[in-house]
Amino acid sequence: MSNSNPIPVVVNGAAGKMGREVIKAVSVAQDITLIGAIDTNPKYLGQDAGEVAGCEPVEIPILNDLQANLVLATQEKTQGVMVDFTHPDSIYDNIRTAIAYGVRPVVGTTGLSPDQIKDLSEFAEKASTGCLIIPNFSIGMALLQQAAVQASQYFDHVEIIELHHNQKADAPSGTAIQTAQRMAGAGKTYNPAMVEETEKLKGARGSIAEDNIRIHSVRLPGLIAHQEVIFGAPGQIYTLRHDTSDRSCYMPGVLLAIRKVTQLKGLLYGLEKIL
Ligand SMILES: NC(=O)C1=CN([C@@H]2O[C@H](COP(=O)(O)OP(=O)(O)OC[C@H]3O[C@@H](n4cnc5c(N)ncnc54)[C@H](OP(=O)(O)O)[C@@H]3O)[C@@H](O)[C@H]2O)C=CC1
Ligand SMILES: O=C(O)C1=N[C@H](C(=O)O)C[C@H](O)C1
Repeated sequence: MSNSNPIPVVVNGAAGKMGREVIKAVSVAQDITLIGAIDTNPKYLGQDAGEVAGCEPVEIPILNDLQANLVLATQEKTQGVMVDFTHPDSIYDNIRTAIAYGVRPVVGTTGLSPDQIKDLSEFAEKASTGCLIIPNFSIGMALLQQAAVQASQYFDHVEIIELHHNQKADAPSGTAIQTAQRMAGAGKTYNPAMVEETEKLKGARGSIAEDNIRIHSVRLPGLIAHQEVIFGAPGQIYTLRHDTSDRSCYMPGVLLAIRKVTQLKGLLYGLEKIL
């Protein structure tokens, strides 16, 4: 670890499933210091963020005031970072607000449209502020996507199945969309039709992402986050699968992103860009 000042971090969505994991991870990182915790859930307002996360008290109350926390982050010796795991409906505004304050966003919240990402990229560039948007912080998913990109050179037929807990607001998952984006642009349209298909029930064949890659979304209690990329060719099936069994799997990626974003002057999208 360096001797420089610790990186001040505010966590937005601090009382949520991911926010709690981030509070735990940040509270034991020597070079990162938690300075603020934000959440809109009235049940947790005023409570100690560490206690809500199930670790030692951190003497930071959870507040429903993003702007006050961003101001705090600007008053530190080192430029601050906002880690955001909130909701697809608020994420665009959260990122713009953080950048406007000169606070660097590390974003796990999914659901941004390509136009919104483009707009945020231009805004971050103009402001010369680092920003990382990472649909999946786990190393396993980064490796799965790398393998999928490699396999897509050899297979013309591929479908994605993503499976998540049933409290997830957005579908398909940000990870599945990014996986399709990474396999797209190879100069081909996947899944050329073999017969004329009829959907007897709407949605039976899933949604269609870039270059005709199909994505199917499953939502069930008992699941956390899982994804299969299934390639087919005559006489063979090649399946890539990633399973999450605990949300702690995202934390090495989140801590890496907090450290890397302080060195950036614009927006990067995807964990692979900082590995
Ligand atoms: N990039 C990655 O690796 C991962 C990304 N995610 C994504 O992160 C996001 C959050 O997931 P998860 O933690 O499971 O969700 P949760 O619903 O468990 O947590 C979100 C928390 O944020 C609160 N919240 C909602 N809106 C706001 C807002 N505008 N400002 C502040 N707080 C707000 C919620 O309050 P309330 O409950 O009252 O709504 C809740 O406490 C999702 O988009 C999910 O897809 C999840 C896992 C990994
Ligand atoms: O909501 C979740 O849980 C997850 N969301 C992200 C996504 O939409 O891809 C990442 C991971 O799949 C967990």
